[in-house]
Amino acid sequence: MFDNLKPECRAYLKSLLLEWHAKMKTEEKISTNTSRVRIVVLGMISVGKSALTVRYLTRRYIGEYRSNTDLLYRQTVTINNSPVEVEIIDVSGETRDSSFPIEQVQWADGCIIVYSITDRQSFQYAVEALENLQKLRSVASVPVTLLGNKADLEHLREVEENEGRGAALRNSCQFYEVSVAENSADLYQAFETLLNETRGQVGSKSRKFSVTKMIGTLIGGGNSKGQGQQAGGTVVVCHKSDLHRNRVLKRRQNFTATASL
Ligand SMILES: Nc1nc2c(ncn2[C@@H]2O[C@H](COP(=O)(O)OP(=O)(O)OP(=O)(O)O)[C@@H](O)[C@H]2O)c(=O)[nH]1
Repeated sequence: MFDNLKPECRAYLKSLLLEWHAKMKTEEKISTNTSRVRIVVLGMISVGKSALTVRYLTRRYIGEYRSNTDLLYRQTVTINNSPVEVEIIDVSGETRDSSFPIEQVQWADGCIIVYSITDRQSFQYAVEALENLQKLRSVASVPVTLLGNKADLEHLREVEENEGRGAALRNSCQFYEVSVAENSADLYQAFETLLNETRGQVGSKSRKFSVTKMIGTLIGGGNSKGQGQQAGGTVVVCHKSDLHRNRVLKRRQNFTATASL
């Protein structure tokens, strides 16, 4: 078929094909060796969602972290000796236009609900979020973890540990009390347990396309404005409309999966 081409053109085509083949092989290797999970971190304003996410990904504590927009963090972490590409949406408490961020939750594979043990209102918000999730779980199973943060502020405690534990029990989810400021070991345990549980579920679903790549395309990927590196990972501003498109596609994906059963 290429017989009529000049030798130099043939050589050029061959080099292009070889390059393409090598690229495909690398991508195939990445996609088979690394699983991807998407986590949403929810909670009322100032309960420590950003501090928690940044602490887990970088092992650092950033005391003053003001952000009035949702942020999407993306980083590869190692769980049980295997790489997992984690995407975490830190839902800003400030810009939320409704009490429950449904788009973000439907986008996610797993959910962390945070409250502050020093703020009863934040606990009430967390309980309502758990109940909302429970309703959604009858449609799609999403692993959930409830986290009571700021355990170092014992003298300001408004929510007892057994109240948090009870709410978690009633809603069949994991529960931890942690202090992001004091670097509780339980904080890492909470993430890793959730990631393991979530990874198990994601692995059993068949994904026909990469949501990660889709988000990257929608928000400009690695070169987007407002993006910064975080200890080997990335963080980007995340607009709800980007997630909405994902949600629609995810629903279609679920529909295809159900239809093919
Ligand atoms: N004492 C103490 N303070 C904490 C802890 N975690 C977070 N904080 C503080 O709580 C404040 C709010 O933390 P953020 O991480 O910005 O809270 P957020 O939930 O992301 O807030 P929004 O993005 O505005 O919804 C900051 O001043 C943090 O330093 C903790 O474990 N202990």
